[in-house]
Amino acid sequence: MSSKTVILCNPHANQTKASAVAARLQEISPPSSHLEWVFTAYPRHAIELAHQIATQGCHKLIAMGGDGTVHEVVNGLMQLPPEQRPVMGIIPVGSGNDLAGSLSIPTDPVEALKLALDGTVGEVDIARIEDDRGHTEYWTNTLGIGFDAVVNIRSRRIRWVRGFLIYFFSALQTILFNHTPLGLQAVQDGKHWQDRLLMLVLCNGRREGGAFWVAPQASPRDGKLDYLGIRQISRLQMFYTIPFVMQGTHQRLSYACHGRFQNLELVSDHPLYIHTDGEIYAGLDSTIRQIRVQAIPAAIRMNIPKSD
Ligand SMILES: Nc1ncnc2c1ncn2[C@@H]1O[C@H](COP(=O)(O)OP(=O)(O)OP(=O)(O)O)[C@@H](O)[C@H]1O
Repeated sequence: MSSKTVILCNPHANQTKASAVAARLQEISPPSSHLEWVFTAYPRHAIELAHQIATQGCHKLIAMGGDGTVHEVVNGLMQLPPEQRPVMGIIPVGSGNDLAGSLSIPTDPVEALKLALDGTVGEVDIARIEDDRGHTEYWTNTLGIGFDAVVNIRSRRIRWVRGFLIYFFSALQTILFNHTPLGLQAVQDGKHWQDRLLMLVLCNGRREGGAFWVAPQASPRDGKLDYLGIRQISRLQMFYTIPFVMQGTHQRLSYACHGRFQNLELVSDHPLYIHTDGEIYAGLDSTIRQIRVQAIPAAIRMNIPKSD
């Protein structure tokens, strides 16, 4: 068994701020025969690199970046049989870092590095999506459909403002131009339901976008996925709803629906726009109408704080 630890860093995370953090960490933990630094060079590169590093033999693989980086590393590792997957660590240096937050991984990079090197190993669930194109992908934090996904897609085109204003303008555009409920037929762990939803978020973690507590009751270690659905409401009500989702108090809204599952099949009367962990899975040109989502309990071993 290799004793090598690799830190796989996305220097582009958090608008390239991750790069300076990596330089600081490299000073306090210089490369040795046991610790290696590898940097991504382009989007989705971490999938290839994680697969390659684990195939060559590595005891621990630390994902340094945001939720997108964790997503890519997990997709690389899931191509290998469980016994070949190294223990993972996370140094959360992205803008949202939502899975790391749900796992109580410290936000301070030095503390996170210490935990990734020496913390307790725990098993963490992930999830898988399969669609009617025969395409599959693993995800770790949230999968958003409808409003949630369109806001994400639109936010990438907004260049004239920064920070939370990007979300604000993107949500505004989505409410104005994409206020289309999806007629969904679902099979949730063998039980059938149907509904008209403006948004559906499937959750392994509790939070997304750094600020939206979509499933405060969820846990990435309970073997299940949670969901939040928002039924057909007016545009004005949609604005009213956003602060509730930010505070995780949306349970009290009559048009919010929730549940927990291991397997979910969905058929939609409209194309599905989907993000997985904040990465676009199906954009505005999507033709996907059918997906199957499955929780994969304890798929990844990870260094996490003892109490979690
Ligand atoms: N070297 C690179 N150059 C450009 N983009 C990259 C590079 N490496 C990775 N990426 C892309 O950067 C994007 C953002 O990464 P990541 O999600 O880790 O950071 P973030 O968006 O700041 O954080 P969060 O997802 O937690 O909000 C991902 O889509 C990833 O594919």
